[in-house]
Amino acid sequence: MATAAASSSALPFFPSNCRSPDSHPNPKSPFPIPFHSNIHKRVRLLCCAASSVSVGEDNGRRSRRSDENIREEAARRDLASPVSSHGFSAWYVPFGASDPDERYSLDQIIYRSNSGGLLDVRHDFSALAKFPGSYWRDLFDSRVGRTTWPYGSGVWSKKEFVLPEIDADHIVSLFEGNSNLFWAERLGREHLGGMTDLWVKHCGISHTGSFKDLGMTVLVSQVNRLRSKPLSRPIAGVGCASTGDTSAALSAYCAAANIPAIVFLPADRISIAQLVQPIANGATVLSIDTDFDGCMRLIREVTAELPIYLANSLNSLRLEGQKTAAIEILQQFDWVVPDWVIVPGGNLGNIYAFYKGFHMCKELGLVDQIPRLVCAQAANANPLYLHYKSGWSDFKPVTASQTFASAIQIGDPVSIDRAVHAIRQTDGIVEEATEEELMDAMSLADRTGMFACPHTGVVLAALFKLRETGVIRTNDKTVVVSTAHGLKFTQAKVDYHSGKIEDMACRYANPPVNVKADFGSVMDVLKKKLVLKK
Ligand SMILES: Cc1ncc(COP(=O)(O)O)c(C=O)c1O
Ligand SMILES: N[C@@H](CCOP(=O)(O)O)C(=O)O
Repeated sequence: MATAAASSSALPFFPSNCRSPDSHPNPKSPFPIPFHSNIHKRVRLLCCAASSVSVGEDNGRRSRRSDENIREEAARRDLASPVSSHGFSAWYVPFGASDPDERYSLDQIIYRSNSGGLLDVRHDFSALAKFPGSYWRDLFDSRVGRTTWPYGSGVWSKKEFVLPEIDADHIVSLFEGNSNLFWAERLGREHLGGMTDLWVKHCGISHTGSFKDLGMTVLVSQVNRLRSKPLSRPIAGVGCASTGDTSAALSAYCAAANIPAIVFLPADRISIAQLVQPIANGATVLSIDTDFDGCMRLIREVTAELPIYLANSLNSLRLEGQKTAAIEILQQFDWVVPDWVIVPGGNLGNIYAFYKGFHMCKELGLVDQIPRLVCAQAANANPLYLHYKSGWSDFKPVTASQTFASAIQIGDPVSIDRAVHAIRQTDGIVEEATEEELMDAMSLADRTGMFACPHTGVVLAALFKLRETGVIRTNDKTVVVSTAHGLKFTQAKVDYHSGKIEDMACRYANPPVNVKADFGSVMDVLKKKLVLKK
């Protein structure tokens, strides 16, 4: 890890007038002020965050010029900022190539390498590593919980690690990210053998109800940059194939930026809540009589013919945004690294995004290790699991069968190579969950105060198995990644609680009780319930 070679005046974001009241400048330190104590550090961070983002100061409070909005304020600040002189940059390389000659600007419209393989976004680590890990930690922490454009977003608060070169003015953000990291106290204690350090990262409690917002803000921002002056690329719209969440996120971000969105959906295979999202946001919605893999093949053919930019995670830009969820978890734990992170897998971009976020933080000295990753799949759509079980011998796509975890009903994942890399590099594990296991796990979690989606059920079912076999231990710090909001999948819950799913015991079903509208009948029901509880 390179240490900070820069002088204090060269630090891009902490202005030199930013000092805690009783700090003494240290001539040897690369920082404007010494870190005497946590309190001083916090004072300094708050002060820096405010003064680095505004011109007018009023007793330490930020004030924006009355004639500008937050985007204009950011543009003015960008012009005055020395950040560009630090030369942070990123570009595409073929995925897996260690020192490639082949590289492409992010302003090129390209999804595959020369040999037809996946691409990856590579950052200039030597430029980023001129600043120590503590600098990046403090900078990212200083931006949390603000409305400063674009740092109010959990993604763009890490802009230098995401798309360092984009102008704040081109960013299309709905202040995504900064999602809750929920301590699953009762679930851990009562149902997972007394687990004390179990957490759920609620990526689905977000603007469009899934983690896809994190990647879509990056992709649509880059499209906005490409379509704007001076590049003025003739991109007519942005398109994706989807099992319901990518399409919702794409449609919302495109609507916010006034860019046409086109979504290919497998007919009758996504929830009503998901279907209505792109319709409401004004996207062109094609309901196609095939499965997700069929839609994916079609969108790839169409984007090769028409000037439609591809928004699926085959496009590695998406993963740059999604990886910030990993950085956010570290941040929320005060930069303590969890032992395990469990992620549901479908098209398999997200598991790699998590790996990438953790890996980047380790390489740049923000943390000194990375967690072990578990990818959990539905048994009805389990190509990665089968590949893992075969000892990573030849990968074979499968035809995915129907699953309640409908957003991961994918048999031929585009990011298979990325996922294998993520699992192997982290000494990771792949697990699977049957329909009954995932629905029971989801419903049990709901009984402890969550409202989980079936994909979170897949992850929780994997956790149950790994606890039973003792692979995950009682005190292991474990994060379950919840990828969508449960309200998108109410039909699955209604089916379960009606107890009418074929071949499923629905152990935790809790159907409503129909009662006559008289006091005696109501009392009878309540007394029975109370007696049963004794
Ligand atoms: C809710 C939900 N969870 C999990 C996934 C799986 O993510 P990935 O496709 O990146 O593996 C998806 C989409 O595929 C999803 O929509
Ligand atoms: N679950 C996804 C499937 C497509 O995945 P992507 O990450 O490649 O866009 C969806 O919601 O469409």
